[in-house]
Amino acid sequence: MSATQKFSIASIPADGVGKEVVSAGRRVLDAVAANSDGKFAFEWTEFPWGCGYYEKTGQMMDPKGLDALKDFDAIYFGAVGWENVPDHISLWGLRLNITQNFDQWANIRPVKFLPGIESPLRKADNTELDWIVVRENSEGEYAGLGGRNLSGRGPGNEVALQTALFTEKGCERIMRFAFDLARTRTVKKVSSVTKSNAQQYGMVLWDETFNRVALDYPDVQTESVLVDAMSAKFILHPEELSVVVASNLNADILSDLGSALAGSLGLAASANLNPERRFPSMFEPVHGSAPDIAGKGISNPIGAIASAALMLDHFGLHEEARLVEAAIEQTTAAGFLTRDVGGEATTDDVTEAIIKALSHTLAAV
Ligand SMILES: NC(=O)c1ccc[n+]([C@@H]2O[C@H](COP(=O)([O-])OP(=O)(O)OC[C@H]3O[C@@H](n4cnc5c(N)ncnc54)[C@H](O)[C@@H]3O)[C@@H](O)[C@H]2O)c1
Ligand SMILES: O=C(O)C[C@@H](O)C(=O)O
Ligand SMILES: [K+]
Ligand SMILES: [Mn+2]
Repeated sequence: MSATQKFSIASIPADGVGKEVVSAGRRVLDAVAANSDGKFAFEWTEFPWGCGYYEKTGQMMDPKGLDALKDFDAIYFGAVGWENVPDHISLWGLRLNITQNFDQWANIRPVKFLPGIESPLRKADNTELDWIVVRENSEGEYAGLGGRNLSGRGPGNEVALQTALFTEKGCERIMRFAFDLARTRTVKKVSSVTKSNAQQYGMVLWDETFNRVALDYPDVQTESVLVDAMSAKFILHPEELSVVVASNLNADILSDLGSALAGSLGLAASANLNPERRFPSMFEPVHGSAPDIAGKGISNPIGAIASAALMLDHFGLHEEARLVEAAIEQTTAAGFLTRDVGGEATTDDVTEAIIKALSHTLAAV
């Protein structure tokens, strides 16, 4: 037998339901490895960073944490944010610290409709819906440029600047990524999300870059849609979507809308990719720490487990990734549903059902 291929994974459950869903995803991945006949194994290292760590140390992660992470094959992330730390400190201290320093510039967020889960969209009952939001993940509205109280004026007269940064290179790489992704899909189409009617500098550069890159992909259909109209289109004409490329903030908003349309924020997966593979990529559910349901064992693990499937793809384990997705579908179709999607199952019930479905399909391979 050939040697076991080892994949090293850094897990960062962080806060709230992040802990519950990362533990669920780890169990699923360990089941995949256990059934691989010694072909591959996952070596996990867990990092205790997040708002609890901040409570003890005053930092969201170890100041040398990026160094500790840089040689892993991937990072598996839960969610960051708790009431003891202002959200902008926790987000910049952990998630954005990693995505930006590891140049994870492409964030893919599939919108998937699962059998047995009711969508608020009536259309979802009789139309095949399936699209992917491609989020520019390194600049735009998340450039982190700006400041407070610039004029030295006192209370009541404060001024804040929050400047978006759009570079031609940043726009071009995410657009090429979106077009390349569209070429792998049945419907070869890229919809660009813009706001260039109001944002006359950054978003005009975004549009011009989109139009220029599109010339290299004559086989891919294109459209450019203003973000306000796109939010309506998600609801009224989702069947026209395949790949949707958007700036950091626009895509953040649209991806929560997409998850909600599929039935719950707990369902959506994401991959923060450094396509050059100079740094590890990071896989996490789209949702946050969900303080309203954290600690009760009722969070939906599907977004995190589907993110683990994206990690398998990243490792080149495509067949296994498809099997995990099929196991998720079998489980929802069989009615194992957490409360957010209308059921009564716990996080553990759903995870176990997925592992059971997986062991049947893996045994059949
Ligand atoms: N990538 C991240 O780590 C990330 C993403 C979004 C929000 N946040 C942070 O999370 C905290 C809470 O933010 P929020 O309330 O706006 O968003 P949220 O995604 O945590 O929750 C929004 C709603 O969705 C529900 N929900 C989320 N995940 C679920 C799951 N797995 N199962 C069932 N229901 C689920 C929640 O119960 C809540 O009602 C904030 O601190 C925010 O900054 C972090
Ligand atoms: O926008 C962010 O970075 C935080 C969160 O809303 C996310 O979607 O990852
Ligand atoms: K998350
Ligand atoms: Mn978000």
